[in-house]
Amino acid sequence: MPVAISTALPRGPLIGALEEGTRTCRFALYEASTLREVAVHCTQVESLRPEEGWVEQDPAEILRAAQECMSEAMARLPPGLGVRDVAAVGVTNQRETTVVWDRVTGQPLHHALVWNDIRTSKTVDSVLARLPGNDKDALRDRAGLPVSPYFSALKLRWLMDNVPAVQKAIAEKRCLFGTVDSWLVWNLTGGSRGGLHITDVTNASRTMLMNIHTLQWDPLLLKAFDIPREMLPEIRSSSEVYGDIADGPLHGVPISAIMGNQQANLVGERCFKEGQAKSTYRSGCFLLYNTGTACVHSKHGLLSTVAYKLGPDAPTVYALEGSVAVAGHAIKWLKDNLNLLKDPAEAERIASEVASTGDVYFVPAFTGLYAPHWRKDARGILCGLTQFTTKGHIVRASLEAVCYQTRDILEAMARDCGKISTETLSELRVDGKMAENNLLLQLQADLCGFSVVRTDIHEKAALGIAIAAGQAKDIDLVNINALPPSQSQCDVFTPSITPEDRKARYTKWKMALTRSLGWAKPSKSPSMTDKRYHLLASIPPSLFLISSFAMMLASEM
Ligand SMILES: Nc1ncnc2c1ncn2[C@@H]1O[C@H](COP(=O)(O)OP(=O)(O)O)[C@@H](O)[C@H]1O
Ligand SMILES: O=P(O)(O)OC[C@H](O)CO
Repeated sequence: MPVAISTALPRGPLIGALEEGTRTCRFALYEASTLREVAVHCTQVESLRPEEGWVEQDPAEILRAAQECMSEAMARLPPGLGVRDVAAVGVTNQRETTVVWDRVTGQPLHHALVWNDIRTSKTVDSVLARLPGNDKDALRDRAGLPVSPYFSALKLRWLMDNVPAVQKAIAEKRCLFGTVDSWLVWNLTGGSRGGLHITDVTNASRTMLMNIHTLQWDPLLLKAFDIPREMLPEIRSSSEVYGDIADGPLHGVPISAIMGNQQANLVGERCFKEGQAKSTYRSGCFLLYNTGTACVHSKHGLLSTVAYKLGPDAPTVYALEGSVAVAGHAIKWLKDNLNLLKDPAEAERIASEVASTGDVYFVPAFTGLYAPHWRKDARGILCGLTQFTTKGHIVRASLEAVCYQTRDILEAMARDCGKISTETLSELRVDGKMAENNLLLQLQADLCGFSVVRTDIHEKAALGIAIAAGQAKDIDLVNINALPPSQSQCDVFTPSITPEDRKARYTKWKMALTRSLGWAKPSKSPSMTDKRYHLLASIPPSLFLISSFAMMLASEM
């Protein structure tokens, strides 16, 4: 059905959405009654790569970008609208990225370690050495996550082990830790002059320090990583009035929602029902499947994560997530490192010049493999090359790699839930910049065997956080059970290859994937320097959890 796009002059009240992503920061203002975007400003945030596998950002630069976006978007409001019309602001952010700062000076103690930074490989080995059977899934029951460089606890541990300024600030009880939401909200609500040190359940669920069931920092997880409780933020729901913005163009406006960007995207895509799934194609690819109020513990390599908790007394809704580290980033790599493309948008035309990949398979495991494999020893491979291989084949194989990685996740979800399968899932909703590539979405439909629905290339994280902020108690501008109609059009891609062809190609992908494993050598020496940590490390792995429990119980008596 065609969607009626409102052309009426925008009116207050408005809801602001601060969206701090890995590459870009945006601030958008929405008309509360229609959820129509009325003003926006976007800027880029630079990532620094000081060494192979290291990815950092300057927290001061992240804050500056956020402030620029808020000022510029406010300046772009249509005449007659101003700060008095902005009823609330929500904050959504790249997840897992780890910031440490000094509560007294307000200064960062190190650059932020970005979610796809893999310097913590040795830290992972040290932690694994202390878990029963070196099992990366030993903490899953509590955290919902495998031990991996991806999560904040490992990054924080690395900072504590390797950065003297962090060690000193901890000793002096001045060190605060947070994911990017905490860093921004602390600063926006006053910083060292009384800023709120908080996070929400979705972001906390990505730290590997929160108990996925109690939604509190977990004493055993804190002990496993030897992290002091006092440096952690308070965990709050995803939608409630936390406090007011302390200065700047939005001075006095309440902040009433915080969510990780993929969870906010799930809300923006209106995946409120159990069984609904969305996939976002950007540098990485993130597929979230709403499992309702049940926290499904994956036995097949997926993450159990909090999808949302839209109020302190609202039910906790969970999701199973499959995170792929390299999706659109592979196309950027073809452009920047191999000069095969001038622009990512060329990928579609060049890949369309050939009818198939010519049996070429590309596994872009540049930083290891995330879900569902969790193999930090994997590295990228390109296989099946012949003298007839052209750049069209390689570009097409890069697009297919995104589709196969998505299928790997869907297969794992089917095994975990029993409720979806590539046969029973009727459609997958997709968004993100890379989803503008029609060939990619056709290949996705072909290689998974079900319809792919592109709601909009524009991600819905900002819209999702605006919905969460608008529905908070005491804001009461948005009813999630009666949202205004979506303004976006849909494109549907349906499978066009035979099941036999699909099966044969997926089998070949799995062969290629197997060949990418075990390439990077496991590290030998643990990097941790902390004395207490070494003490814990001396506990035999099989005794570690038991003795930790005993220590916990003793300390609670
Ligand atoms: N039309 C396209 N076809 C294939 N890949 C694309 C296309 N447009 C963008 N990409 C890739 O998708 C990624 C997503 O872009 P963007 O959302 O701007 O990045 P990020 O996730 O870094 O914020 C980029 O890495 C880019 O290489
Ligand atoms: O900023 P994005 O879109 O790359 O999202 C990053 C994810 O939140 C990492 O888990």
